[in-house]
Amino acid sequence: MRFHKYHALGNDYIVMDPADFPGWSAPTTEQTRVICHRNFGAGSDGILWGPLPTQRAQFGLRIFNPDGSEAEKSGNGLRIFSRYLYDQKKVTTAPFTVDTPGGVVNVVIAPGGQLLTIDMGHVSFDSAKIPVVGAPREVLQEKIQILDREFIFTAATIGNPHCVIPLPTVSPELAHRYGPHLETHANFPRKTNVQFLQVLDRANIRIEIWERGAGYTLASGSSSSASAAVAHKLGLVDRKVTVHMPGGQIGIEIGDNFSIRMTGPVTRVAEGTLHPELFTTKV
Ligand SMILES: N[C@@H](CCC[C@H](N)C(=O)O)C(=O)O
Repeated sequence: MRFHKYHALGNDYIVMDPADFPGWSAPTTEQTRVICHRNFGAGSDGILWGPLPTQRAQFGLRIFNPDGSEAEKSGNGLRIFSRYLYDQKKVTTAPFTVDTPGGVVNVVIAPGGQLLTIDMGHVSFDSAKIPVVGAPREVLQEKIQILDREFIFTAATIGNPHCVIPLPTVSPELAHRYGPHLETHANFPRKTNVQFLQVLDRANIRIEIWERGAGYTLASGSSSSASAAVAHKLGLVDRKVTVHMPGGQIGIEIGDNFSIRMTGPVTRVAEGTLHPELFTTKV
């Protein structure tokens, strides 16, 4: 049961190749929770289960959050999975495609594998696609009361849901205090990722992130994509945006119809073996 660990700006993932896990159809919720646990397991912000067979692309991928929930898409996860394929010599620097539950993406790896560019798909603000409860609409600058504060949010999807809250200044404390309540708010039938957004100028934004099923993370590719798209939708930034996060920066280019091209790094961390004894612990 070999695993491969990478991080993308401190948002770390464990790659589990089904070829190394005979008899497994996918990690169960219990297995995912203990593998990802920072004390009782190998520790990570999620599991990347692939490559899987697919008719829609060259490689299939499933993405699991540390709480065991499955995500439709992960920007950092896609860069890490693509780097794994490169390290395993299953791909080169020629473009290739990866199929996720949130859609098919196109990947280009720079020589050496440390920098990758991914066409993430199109961002939508459509309540039915995100989803957000209420009448069909674009969810732009709506009010929401969380604990002692009323926030103005814009919701978006790039395959997975996002709630973006622009503020004059943002902080990790904001994400920790209000993120969990926004993540599980009844507005969002499939829960949501949360970003507190500070616009630095028309080419730079800062976000603090609370992820669905993962909590506070140092970086997020889908959050970067959604936040940059929301800032552009609201007229606050141009089409080329650097997203600044505690773990580092991701480059976002916004095309027609809010298509998103994301460029960012991946760092190789470790390879190892999961021991069966790991699964005797319940977390
Ligand atoms: N960190 C990822 C997002 C992972 C999925 C997210 N937690 C969700 O449940 O949608 C990224 O880099 O996009």
